[in-house]
Amino acid sequence: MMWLQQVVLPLIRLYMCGIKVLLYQMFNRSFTLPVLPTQNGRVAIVTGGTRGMGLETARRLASLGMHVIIAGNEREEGTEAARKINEESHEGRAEFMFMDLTSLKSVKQFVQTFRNRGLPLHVLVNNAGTMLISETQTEDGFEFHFCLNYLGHFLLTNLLLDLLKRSGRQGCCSRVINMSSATHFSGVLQMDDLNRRICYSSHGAYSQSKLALVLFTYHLQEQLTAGGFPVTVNAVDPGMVDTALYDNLSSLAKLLKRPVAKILFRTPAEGASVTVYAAAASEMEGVGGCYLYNGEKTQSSDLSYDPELQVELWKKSCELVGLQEA
Ligand SMILES: NC(=O)c1ccc[n+]([C@@H]2O[C@H](COP(=O)([O-])OP(=O)(O)OC[C@H]3O[C@@H](n4cnc5c(N)ncnc54)[C@H](O)[C@@H]3O)[C@@H](O)[C@H]2O)c1
Repeated sequence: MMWLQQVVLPLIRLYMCGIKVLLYQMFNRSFTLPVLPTQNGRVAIVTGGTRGMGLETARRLASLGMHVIIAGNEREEGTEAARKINEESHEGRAEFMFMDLTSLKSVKQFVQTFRNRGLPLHVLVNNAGTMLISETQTEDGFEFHFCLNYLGHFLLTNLLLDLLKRSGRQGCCSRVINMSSATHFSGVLQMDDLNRRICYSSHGAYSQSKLALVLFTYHLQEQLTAGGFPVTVNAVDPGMVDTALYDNLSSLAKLLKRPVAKILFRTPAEGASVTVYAAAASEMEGVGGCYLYNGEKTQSSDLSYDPELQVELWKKSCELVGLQEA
């Protein structure tokens, strides 16, 4: 019975979400970015900016004049990504800095190195992620999806929050963008077993991590608004995008996915456009606490608006990463 509830149902729910998104993409084009203001002198960090949507986000932000730090755990890919962006972009620039989001120590080291440089921070894009990994624990003992997709970003954001607050001002807020997904609609937060030790499902673990990002987004925005800080936080949903994220599908699913992806999936540049919109559009100035899909503010799952769940997750996350609650 537990196996049915915690393994089979999450799988069915996740695939149902995928089908819904594909139907939408069949009849709707990807939204077109408006003209974006130049971002000269502004600094951004894009996690997982070495490939896929992260790379496209970094590329676009640099083309607007930003100094972009690509933060990731793949040195060669990251250095090459930065080199290519610098070759193309005459306005901004990109560089790679190492950070492994599955290691709390690595996240802390990254923040320390970044701080030592004395740079401001105007945009933080929490983009890195993975999907459908078989049961694996991180070096700190966390479930892999939970740590890489959510908890590592929770720690990173909190450690950079004072810098984001200082770098923003009223009328020109700093911005945090959390990369969620339609799969969060199928997500369930197992508060007493966030690491999914009792009954593991990679589908359930992925959806949980994406729901956690939305809950985190809303609660953080509430705190920032209450404190009057010039920082906004939004969650974005890129739709289904043809990237290496699907590399962990089973062989059969990969075979079926290939022709569908060719016709119905968005390109990485299209998928990244919602992130770039949240990071740089004038229309998004001072706007936070939204779930953005195809360039529009839309409703996220009912569960994601539950204030008690938001607080509970926040407290638990602080405990897990060893942060004092604000
Ligand atoms: N592709 C889609 O259809 C889709 C849909 C919804 C949401 N998303 C989300 O978009 C984000 C980007 O994914 P993508 O589709 O571009 O896939 P991708 O595999 O191309 O990119 C993932 C990025 O995360 C980085 N990364 C992986 N492990 C890391 C670690 N331990 N530390 C630091 N960085 C790490 C990778 O190096 C890579 O740069 C993910 O959060 C994903 O969940 C993707």
